[in-house]
Amino acid sequence: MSDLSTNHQNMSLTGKLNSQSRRPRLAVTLGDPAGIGPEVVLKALADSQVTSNCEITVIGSRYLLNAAYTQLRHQGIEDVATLASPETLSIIDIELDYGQRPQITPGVGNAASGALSFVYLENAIALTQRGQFDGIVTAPIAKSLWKAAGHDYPGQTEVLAQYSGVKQFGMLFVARSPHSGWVLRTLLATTHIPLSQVPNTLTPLLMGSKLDLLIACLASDFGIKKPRIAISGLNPHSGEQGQLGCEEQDWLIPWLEQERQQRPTIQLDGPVPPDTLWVKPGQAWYGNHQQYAHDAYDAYLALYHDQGLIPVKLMAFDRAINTTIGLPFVRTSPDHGTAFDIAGLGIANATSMKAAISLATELVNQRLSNPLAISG
Ligand SMILES: NC(=O)C1=CN([C@@H]2O[C@H](COP(=O)(O)OP(=O)(O)OC[C@H]3O[C@@H](n4cnc5c(N)ncnc54)[C@H](O)[C@@H]3O)[C@@H](O)[C@H]2O)C=CC1
Ligand SMILES: NCC(=O)COP(=O)(O)O
Repeated sequence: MSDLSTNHQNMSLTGKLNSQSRRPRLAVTLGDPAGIGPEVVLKALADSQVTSNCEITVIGSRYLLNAAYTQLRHQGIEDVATLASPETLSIIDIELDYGQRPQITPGVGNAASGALSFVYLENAIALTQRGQFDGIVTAPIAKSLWKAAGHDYPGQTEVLAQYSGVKQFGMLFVARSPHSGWVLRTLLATTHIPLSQVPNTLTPLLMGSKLDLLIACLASDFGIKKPRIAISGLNPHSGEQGQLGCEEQDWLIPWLEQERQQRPTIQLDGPVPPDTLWVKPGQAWYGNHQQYAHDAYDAYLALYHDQGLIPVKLMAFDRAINTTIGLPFVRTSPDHGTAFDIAGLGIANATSMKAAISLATELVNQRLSNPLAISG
């Protein structure tokens, strides 16, 4: 089980202290420049607690960062402790030509902003593959605007995996409770597919591959060698013996039984009815009793996007981190999206972006100190 401490805010998520001689080098992409990416990046990079343990290079457009900075200053954010000045930042400038500039307006995402966000990610991946960075922290992009720009990917995760030549990868959300210090880890078995496709996409093969990734990641990245993992059911009441859905009886229960036999040191509980699955994590997140954390699991395997992300965002929208597991390098991201509705207003909360940079720093340190433990 993860340990607890009263100093929750400053605790590491991996449970390790930095003992490296060099600082992790991170690429931070701007995401969709019409969204809140530039704002949360400038806010996160103003926080010395976030930046002092790593070397950050922003992958974006200097012109757009300057424009965001000026606009946010006009919104009343004048404190240098709240907003980093682009002049102080290391930036790999994906220059805009003059024709592109008027097309990028805060709050108005379009094919042009979508195209830029794709180029930022591509550059971050290429430079990381060339050894310039140890990890990538991505600001949010809009999937529909990637499509409008001609890039047909479900999200950044799939681009990272494809460009890395990785077939087995997973979307893991990590958050430490500011109330109790307990750490919620939720892996999604399926991600950006229509709900109607979920039952046929879920197979024992897919679940086995996600479980492999999760177990490897818990050991190498979080130091949990004998984890307790809860696996969700698909149907109400996990099917109620087949009365409310057949997937549990047909293959989920037999698959889990087989996994238990093959992995005797790992506690695999499930399929837990999807509604009650989140009661104990809720208690561990909000409660201050040690028993709550002991009753909760080290990780949760949710079967589809909203089954996992509704509880994650209810508990931890301001601070959860999306991390891609199975890549040859570290990748983290805030849990929120482009928030076009508030872009440029100066009210975006950068806590999740700060947490994403801090976790990337910890994960790189972990891998630098134990390179053989890297999964993927
Ligand atoms: N990692 C990524 O790249 C992600 C991208 N998205 C993309 O973002 C776009 C918008 O998605 P939505 O579902 O509307 O989710 P969203 O997270 O962008 O916004 C949902 C609500 O939360 C608010 N919000 C989000 N982040 C906030 C912050 N940091 N501070 C204060 N308020 C915040 C927004 O104003 C909005 O009211 C979509 O195109 C989606 O594909 C969504 C989630 C993650
Ligand atoms: N809902 C999570 C999400 O949209 C993350 O997508 P991405 O990191 O793959 O771009």
